[in-house]
Amino acid sequence: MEKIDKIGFIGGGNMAEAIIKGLIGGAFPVARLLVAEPSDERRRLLEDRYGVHVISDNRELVRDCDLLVLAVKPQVREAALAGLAELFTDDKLLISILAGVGTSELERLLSGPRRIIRAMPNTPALVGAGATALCPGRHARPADLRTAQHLFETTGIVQLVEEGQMDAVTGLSGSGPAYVFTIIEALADGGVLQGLPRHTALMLATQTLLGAARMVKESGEHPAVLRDKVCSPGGTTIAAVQALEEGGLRATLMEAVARATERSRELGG
Ligand SMILES: NC(=O)c1ccc[n+]([C@@H]2O[C@H](COP(=O)([O-])OP(=O)(O)OC[C@H]3O[C@@H](n4cnc5c(N)ncnc54)[C@H](O)[C@@H]3O)[C@@H](O)[C@H]2O)c1
Ligand code: PRO
Repeated sequence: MEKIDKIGFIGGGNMAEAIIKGLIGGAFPVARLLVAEPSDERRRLLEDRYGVHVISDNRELVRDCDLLVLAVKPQVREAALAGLAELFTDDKLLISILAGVGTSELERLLSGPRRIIRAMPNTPALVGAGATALCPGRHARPADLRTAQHLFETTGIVQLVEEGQMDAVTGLSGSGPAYVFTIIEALADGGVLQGLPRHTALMLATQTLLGAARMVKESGEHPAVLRDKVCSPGGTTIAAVQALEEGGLRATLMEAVARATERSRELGG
């Protein structure tokens, strides 16, 4: 990161915002960040909230920056990269966060070998609790992967994977926050159904998820071992676990990851 002068974001949407917030929180100078974003509303929001300079011209952005983060929807990749190929000279590194889109497709759109790192972050980056997987493209240098690692470590944890595993990462941690939000909401609904006030139920459900996740991470114990410690023989929890098994929670979550993985493959075309 020390060698990076300026980071430019092609697209200033939700995920770009989460990374920008992480970088600023990690003491990366906001004056060395630049965003190219076509929406006036998003431009204003990013400028007002983070003091980051936002422009509307992707070509100007690529000219100005040595590290570019491609953060548009996969479906608009062609339009977003149109006219940029000749600007991606050897001194530029591209980090793509696009779901499904492989580094060879990005090279095709940029008309040849380019230094590319593919990343799959997730929105908890906004609160410094992100999970990002990275893989290098064929022409990335070892230092490029380290640069990407440092960048995403400002937003949470980083795992290195093979490019062939990126769709599965998307299905698990990329899309995963949405599954967890649904689980939190459903648990809170369960509490409300049993008579708890809505706010109390939501607070208890959220902290239960957070606490259980921290226990898995900090104890290093298998989740099944930790679950067994909650299940008293003949007690309340094992009765609930029976309901979870009857409802197919485990199979449903595995199928959710499979569907998102498949959709990621489709988006890559
Ligand atoms: N949101 C997530 O949870 C998440 C997680 C991991 C990866 N991703 C990936 O991140 C990318 C962005 O997702 P998002 O949720 O931030 O989407 P988003 O719609 O919030 O952001 C995309 C932004 O790109 C802008 N844009 C559209 N056309 C453009 C162009 N030609 N040039 C420059 N900017 C343009 C849009 O105005 C928008 O602000 C996607 O490829 C997605 O697969 C998203
Ligand atoms: N959000 C993006 C999507 O839903 C990619 C991972 C998370 O396509």
